[in-house]
Amino acid sequence: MIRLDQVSKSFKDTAAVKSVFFEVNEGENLILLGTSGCGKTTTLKMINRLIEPDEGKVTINGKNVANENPEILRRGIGYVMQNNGLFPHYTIGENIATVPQLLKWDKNKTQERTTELLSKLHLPADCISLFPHELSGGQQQRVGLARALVADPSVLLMDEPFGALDNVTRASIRKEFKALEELKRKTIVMVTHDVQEAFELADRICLMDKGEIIQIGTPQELLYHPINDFVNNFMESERITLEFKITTLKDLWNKLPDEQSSNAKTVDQQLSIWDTLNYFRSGVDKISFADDSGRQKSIDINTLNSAFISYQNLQQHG
Ligand SMILES: Nc1ncnc2c1ncn2[C@@H]1O[C@H](COP(=O)(O)OP(=O)(O)OP(=O)(O)O)[C@@H](O)[C@H]1O
Repeated sequence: MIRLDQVSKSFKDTAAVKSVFFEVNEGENLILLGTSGCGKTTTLKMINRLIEPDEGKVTINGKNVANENPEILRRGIGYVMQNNGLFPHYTIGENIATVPQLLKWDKNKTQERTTELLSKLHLPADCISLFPHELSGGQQQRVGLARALVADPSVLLMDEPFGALDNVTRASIRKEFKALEELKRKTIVMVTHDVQEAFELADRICLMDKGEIIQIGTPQELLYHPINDFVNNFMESERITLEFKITTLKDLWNKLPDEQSSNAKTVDQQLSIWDTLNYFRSGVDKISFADDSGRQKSIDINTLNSAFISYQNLQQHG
């Protein structure tokens, strides 16, 4: 577990982070969200001591990071930098092997782990001998992730990991990121200024403004129970898309009629309403899914719409 206890940092006259407190549970993905300059990166870098706090305490699994050797601390924490941060004159293989070298892994172990990660991250095996500039932006981003994951750290810090990519590549890498088994058991703190990204990937979101935490909660809590106008306004222009993205067919189960159809496309109950609508848009007429006990329901776009409106009302008004 990561815990930041009343942590503050100023740069000369700029109070970048003011008395921030939060906890990230094991296996949780906390996303620091906010406009440029609100203190997200400074907060992240205080976790692995790339920046030292002026006040407050950061602990990881109960250990105060201030008492650890910073180099050894960082070897045990995966870190994906803004704009991938690859060494331009190192090959992809050498970039990924940075931490294994510090850990004195033998060549075979490093080679095996690198090959495994390249495959998991959908990178061509022969890119190992290429240099970063010979890869696309999306591929470089994946190498940055491979480098952070190579020693299988339990904590992963990510600073705008998809920041430099175009919207289409960004959306598809996000999907892969979400599906990556290797990331599911890690404790992740990730920085983004992209609201959609935060809502798609976060277990909880920490919304910041001017160095302070304004609200911290699940995507549902921020969307349906914003604590003030700032939170509400932050999401307002994208509200409907966000609602479609964070609601799943499973959430709507009780609102859907007990109908079944034999010629429906079968999907998983965890499919978001956004993705379900994309099926309807692509010409599918009926969709069928099962709950945890295997009971099936089939829906068309009209039953989906009515169920969604009824679910939305319940979230807003209780
Ligand atoms: N090394 C530094 N020296 C002086 N001021 C700094 C330094 N690092 C950050 N700041 C200031 O601290 C504030 C918070 O910066 P920080 O990088 O943490 O914000 P951010 O939310 O991550 O922004 P962005 O999304 O643009 O990266 C900003 O006003 C920034 O200008």
